[in-house]
Amino acid sequence: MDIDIVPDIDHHTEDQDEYTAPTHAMDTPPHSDKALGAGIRAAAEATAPSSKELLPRLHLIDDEKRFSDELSTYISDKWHLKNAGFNYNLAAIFGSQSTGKSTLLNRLFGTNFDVMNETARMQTTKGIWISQGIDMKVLIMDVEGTDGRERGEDQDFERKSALFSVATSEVLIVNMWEHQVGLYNGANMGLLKTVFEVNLQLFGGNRGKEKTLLLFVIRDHVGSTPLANLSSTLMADLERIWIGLSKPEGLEDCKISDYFDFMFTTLPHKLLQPEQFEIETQKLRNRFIDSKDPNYVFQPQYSKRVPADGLHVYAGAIWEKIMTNKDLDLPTQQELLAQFRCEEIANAAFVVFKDQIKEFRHPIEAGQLVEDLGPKMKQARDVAIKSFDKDASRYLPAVYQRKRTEMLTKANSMLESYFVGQLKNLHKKAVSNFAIQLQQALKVEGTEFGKVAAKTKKEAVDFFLKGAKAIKLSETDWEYEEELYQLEHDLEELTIVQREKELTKMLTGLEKLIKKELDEPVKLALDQPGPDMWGRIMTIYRRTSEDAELLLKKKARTFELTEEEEKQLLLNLKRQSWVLLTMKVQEESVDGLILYKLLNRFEEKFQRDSHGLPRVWNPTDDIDTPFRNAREETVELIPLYAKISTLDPVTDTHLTLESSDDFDFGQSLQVLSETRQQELTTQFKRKADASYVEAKRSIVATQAKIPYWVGVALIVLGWNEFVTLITSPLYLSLTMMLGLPLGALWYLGMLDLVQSMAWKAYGHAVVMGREKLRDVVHPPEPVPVPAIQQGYTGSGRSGEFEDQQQQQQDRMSLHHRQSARSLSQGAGGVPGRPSMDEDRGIELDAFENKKTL
Ligand SMILES: Nc1nc2c(ncn2[C@@H]2O[C@H](COP(=O)(O)OP(=O)(O)OP(=O)(O)O)[C@@H](O)[C@H]2O)c(=O)[nH]1
Repeated sequence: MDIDIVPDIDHHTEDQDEYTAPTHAMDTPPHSDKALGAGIRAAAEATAPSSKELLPRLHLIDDEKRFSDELSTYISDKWHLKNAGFNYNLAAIFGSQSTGKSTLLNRLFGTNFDVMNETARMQTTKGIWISQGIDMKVLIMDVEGTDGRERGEDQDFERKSALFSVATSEVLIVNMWEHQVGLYNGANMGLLKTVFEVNLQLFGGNRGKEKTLLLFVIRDHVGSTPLANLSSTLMADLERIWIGLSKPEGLEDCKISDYFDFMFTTLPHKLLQPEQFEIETQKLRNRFIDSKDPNYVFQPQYSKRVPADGLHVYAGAIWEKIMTNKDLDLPTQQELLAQFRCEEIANAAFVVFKDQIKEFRHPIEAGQLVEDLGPKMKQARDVAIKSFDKDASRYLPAVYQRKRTEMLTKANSMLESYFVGQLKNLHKKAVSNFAIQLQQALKVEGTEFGKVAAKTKKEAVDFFLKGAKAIKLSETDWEYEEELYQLEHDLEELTIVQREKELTKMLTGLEKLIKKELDEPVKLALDQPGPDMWGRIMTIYRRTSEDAELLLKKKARTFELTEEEEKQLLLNLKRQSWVLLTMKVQEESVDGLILYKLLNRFEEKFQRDSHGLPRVWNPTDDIDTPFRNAREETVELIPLYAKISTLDPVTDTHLTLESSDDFDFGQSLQVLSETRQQELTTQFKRKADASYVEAKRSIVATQAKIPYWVGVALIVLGWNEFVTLITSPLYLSLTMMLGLPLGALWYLGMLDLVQSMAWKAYGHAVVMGREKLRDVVHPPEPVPVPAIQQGYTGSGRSGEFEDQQQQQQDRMSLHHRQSARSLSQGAGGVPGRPSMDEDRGIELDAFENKKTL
């Protein structure tokens, strides 16, 4: 935003009233032009208020800084502004003591503020007075002069009263002598700086919305320096102090023009140029009363929008706020000096300090632990404080101590980020140490989890605590308890996760053990069916399960499980053992295997005698009865296999387990369904019948043997031929050539093989001969008939028919194997173990082949 000074200055430059007045005064001094002087005085007296009219004025803030409670009464009763609403204005004057402020106000507004007796040069205005301008709705505050002899170094009131004037007035007249322009303290720049600063802090939120006009009135202007130069000097000073302000957060970039507009004017010397003085004051007065005046000061943008009847509350609240503000309590120059120097010394010390600590930043941000961070931080801080102490301790002790504390706090807060970063890295390192050490400890056989976890956790916490204590500096309120709590929590969670893993590992091991313990005995029991079969299996299960429970209890102690957790684990283990048992039973009960077991049992009964030796059936033997007995006995075993009986003969109790959502104990007892039992019975009977037929055939084969007498007859009748054979070298050699290989084949048991090969060769030769013969007798048909049809049409080609028969048998055998396999899978065969079923199928085939042979 542009500073209003620019148009004002421009305007003033052109306005000869402003700039030519002193020049005119010097060109034509008033005392030399008596006629003009008299005329001017007359005009001034005509417009100036009568000194006899004493306007009521109020001591708004007394010299003890008490706010008057009569403002409301004055507004309504004395000044009759109660119903004025916003239709009134408020101005104040500010400046050094005895610079003619009251004189000026009385001239401008017809007020009757006290004016100093010219011979006394004593302070006249104490505190703040307020009065109404004559015949105008303007309230004017006459403020105690600054830099007063009476208050000495106590600048408290002047700061507060100046701030009060800035905050409440629409127009603040800054009164000064011309020779004060360009001086820092003389022109009240130090004071203005403080006022601006605190004004920003307290009321900076109204940026751009509410402005105050600062009207600089330069007194005793002799004219040697033009107003334009004076105003530039003042503006430059103001801009400079504005830049140097410590601005509140969010207002760092605010400009002076966001809060103030500026106007500059001069007044001639009152005593040396009385007429000119009167004329100029009247002109100045016009700016306050005539809204048409181009320099009219009460522009709407300066209004504080406080209705007249609420002014006492508003002004009272502002004064209250100012009084409670600590930033204004800056009493002496000594303090200011101390503050300034201490600040400088602290800043210089901080440059070195920052340089020393910046090396920690990178490693900490990268997650590394900085070695000896605590001592290093302490050393950097001590160096900075020592350097500050050396130079700053010479200044006002209170300020020095306060600044020292501030510096320490600032240094600590900068170091705190490293403290926090190092804590985080310590936390991470402690967690990773814990994880690695626990893993390594658990690799050792027989490690007790609970003990190892507690020990490792303690080590991790100790590591963290040692590191945290080492970086906690004295004279700080840094804490690591929160991080420690978080670390303990993280370690606890890690322990739980690791314990779960170890428990699962332990349980998997136990399951393997149980499976190993159950597999062989259960298989054996199932291979030897009988009424006590399930009893034996239950006893095996109970013992295995009890052993596993004992083992689990022993292991559970090392995990420091709660009673409830241990109970749940035992229950799960019992169930798991049962599931493993039923799986084994199901595995052994797939179609092929169960049939194999039944046939084994049947063979034992039917094909072996009471001594367990294989039976050779004689024609006189009764085959039917043993066959019937064996078959019935075996068929009775099928219902036995069908359902698990839970009676344990040792304890004479039925085993039972509690069912749950994913475990049905009753259902788990069922091994074979009704349908499967019937299918098994049919399959078994078919196989048993085949065995029976085989037995019958073996008797016929025995009966078909050559009788002994045929041998005797052969010897008797062939004796001559035998003698001829051995006596003739030709015959003998021929006999030996044929006889010896035949003897060898007989000895090696390969005679049958050679015989069957010979027969096959013979058969092929016959077939080929017949085909050749047929080709000769009947030439080939033009359209060939498929071989398979030829086979079924019964063309008499016995070789092909035999081949087709063989193929048919192969297909049936394959189909049988496939259906056996699919049934075994359908009946709950163990998934993922088809190879075993296939093995069993092959075994069964082998068994079948053996029977056929
Ligand atoms: N040289 C000079 N003296 C003036 C002028 N105006 C007033 N005085 C004299 O300066 C003296 C102080 O005048 P005041 O009006 O009491 O000054 P003030 O600034 O109100 O004084 P305090 O209220 O005590 O701060 C009086 O003797 C006035 O006559 C002026 O324009 N030039």
